[in-house]
Amino acid sequence: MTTLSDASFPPGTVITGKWNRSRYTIRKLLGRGANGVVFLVQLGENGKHYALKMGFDPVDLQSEINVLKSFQLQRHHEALRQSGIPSYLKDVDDYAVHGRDIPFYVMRYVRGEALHHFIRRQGTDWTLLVGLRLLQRLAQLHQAGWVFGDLKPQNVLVSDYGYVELIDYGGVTSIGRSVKQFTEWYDRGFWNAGSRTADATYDVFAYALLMIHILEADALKSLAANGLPQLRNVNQLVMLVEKSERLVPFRGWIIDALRGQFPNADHAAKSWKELMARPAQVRRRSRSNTPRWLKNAFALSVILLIGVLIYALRF
Ligand SMILES: Nc1ncnc2c1ncn2[C@@H]1O[C@H](COP(=O)(O)OP(=O)(O)OP(=O)(O)O)[C@@H](O)[C@H]1O
Repeated sequence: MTTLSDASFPPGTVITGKWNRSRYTIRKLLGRGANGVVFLVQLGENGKHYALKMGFDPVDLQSEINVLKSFQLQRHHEALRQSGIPSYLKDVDDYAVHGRDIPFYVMRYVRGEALHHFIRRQGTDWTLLVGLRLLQRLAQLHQAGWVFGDLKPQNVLVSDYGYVELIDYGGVTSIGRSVKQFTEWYDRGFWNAGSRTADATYDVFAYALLMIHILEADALKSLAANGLPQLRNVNQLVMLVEKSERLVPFRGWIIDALRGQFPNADHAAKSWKELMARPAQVRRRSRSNTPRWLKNAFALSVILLIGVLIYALRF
């Protein structure tokens, strides 16, 4: 029997929904995660682009769909409307292939690259602006009564101008319930820093870990890997932050977030904005964005200029 993990869907494959009969043509694979496979598709042959997710486990996929449907019911909520989430889900259906039904849903296609790739490519100067936009996205969710839960760089897509969109709503939990999907590094429970009950500080903690990951990946990796799980604690993270040169501009903010000092992402965003008043420190530590060809051209013109000067002085 064909399962989703071994079925192949080359570009051009047409997925026809068993119930709604909509047709989607696969253009390319966008990504593969623990819960499913996501393809870039076009409605019909040449229609609008969407992202289509097929789930490995129908129950997990259904819980993501339920969250997205709840957003749609809350479409009147100002914060959600601004975030664009209510228009995220387009279609839900099954794909019948080789005698088996594979559940899928179709969502808005978000252009952009994962947060850590974006910062690596564009330089850490962008951390402040992109970070602020991410906190604002989280604040919109919190205002509508939800916690994102599974915050990690792969679930944050950033477009060329630094616009931020959250993807993968599999971990979204209503405030007060238990966070059901998370990733160890960013999880408050993993660091013995608090419960897994969904409250806004859970996301702010994950955001702080995300920043540590982006700017101090190796130190975080070794801290997470070493020592007994029951001995992990916030003080270890605080020490890492205090020792880090790269985290200097964010130091006070991150320590406050780790210690749960911001009641929600809105407060956290306001405090983050204050960091933006001193961006020069960050810039000094960031990688240069000047393209290599421009640097080479500059070096070549300096050499030529020196050559011309020497020539002119000799005659
Ligand atoms: N709406 C979208 N627009 C563009 N790309 C997307 C979209 N949704 C998902 N992707 C891409 O597909 C990848 C996998 O999607 P997703 O994170 O939903 O799968 P998952 O199985 O839940 O993953 P994980 O194991 O991280 O929980 C993402 O990392 C992203 O690159």
